[in-house]
Amino acid sequence: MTQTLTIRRPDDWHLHLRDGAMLQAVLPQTAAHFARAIIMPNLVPPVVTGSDATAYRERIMAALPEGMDFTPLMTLYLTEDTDPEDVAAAHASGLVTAVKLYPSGATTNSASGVKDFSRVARVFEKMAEIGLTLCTHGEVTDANVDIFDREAVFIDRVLDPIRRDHPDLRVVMEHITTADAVDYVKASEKNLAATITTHHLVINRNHILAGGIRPHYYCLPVAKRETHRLALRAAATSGDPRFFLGTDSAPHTDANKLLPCGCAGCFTATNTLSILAEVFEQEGALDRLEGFTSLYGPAYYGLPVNEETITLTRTPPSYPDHIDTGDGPVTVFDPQMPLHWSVAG
Ligand SMILES: NC(=O)N[C@@H](CC(=O)O)C(=O)O
Ligand SMILES: [Zn+2]
Ligand SMILES: [Zn+2]
Repeated sequence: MTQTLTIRRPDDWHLHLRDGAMLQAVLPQTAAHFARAIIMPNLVPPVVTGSDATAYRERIMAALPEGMDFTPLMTLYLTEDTDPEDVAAAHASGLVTAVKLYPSGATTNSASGVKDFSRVARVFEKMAEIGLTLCTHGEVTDANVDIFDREAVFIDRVLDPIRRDHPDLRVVMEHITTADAVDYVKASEKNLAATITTHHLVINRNHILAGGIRPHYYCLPVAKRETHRLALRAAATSGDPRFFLGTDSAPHTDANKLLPCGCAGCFTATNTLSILAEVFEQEGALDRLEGFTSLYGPAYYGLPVNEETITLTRTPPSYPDHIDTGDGPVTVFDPQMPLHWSVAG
């Protein structure tokens, strides 16, 4: 039985670091294992302009503990008022790695997102021209569409039309949760990839609803039925470079999760690599873990892979069940299965 596994240092292609006391507390959890991460811009107010991203980047670097090495890859939050020239300048200066599309109302802090997609066509044109990636929260917000169908309907009604209108636009479907999304990515010839979270490889909708309601498993897009989880596991462990890791680690305090109307998000930064090693081992695909965590993301984004490595050892990991933040405790995602792999050192 394999006892150690050394892989190139991973990157996280979808991460929420928040701001202030929360940023201070969660950043070291990610920086302990990851070299880089795509930083989500859904702050209040959102990170919309190049100057917003510059300021946020500085706050992140100021929160990074001495001796830790971590590179935040910044994103801009797309609004109907986004200026294509501001986006182009932020890209040209090397400040931003992607632009993020939130359909208005789809998820946490998405009120400033897009309602009328025709109003952002000029931004898409510019992005296609300069080769800047669009990351999507892929759910429609139409109240008439069942929440479990919102990702599949987004592909048909929103994403596919955008990709037909802008065939050179590079897109990442983020945190995919359905077999429909897996199939859509596989059927595309170019300019499309998807991130998959740690938690969607582990939970299905029963975890949220069976035997009592469990807010810590509630995230968006909401976990779907088991067939979809299995499709995600197959895609993640297949070695297809169009699927790579974006944890979507999304910290909310327990006070904000455990409410009559609680926040969406699972906090997985602390134990993601132990969980992923378990999942890949269960699938007989430990040799493909490195591709998913460390190789395919940089390849899609046109960035170099990390030269440093990390070593996983077959030792049950120990980590706290929550982390303390200045805003209150944040519960670490519980995968409800024994874990056997730890990150060494
Ligand atoms: N995934 C989530 O459930 N929540 C994210 C937002 C998002 O990524 O959609 C958050 O910011 O809390
Ligand atoms: Zn999202
Ligand atoms: Zn997210």
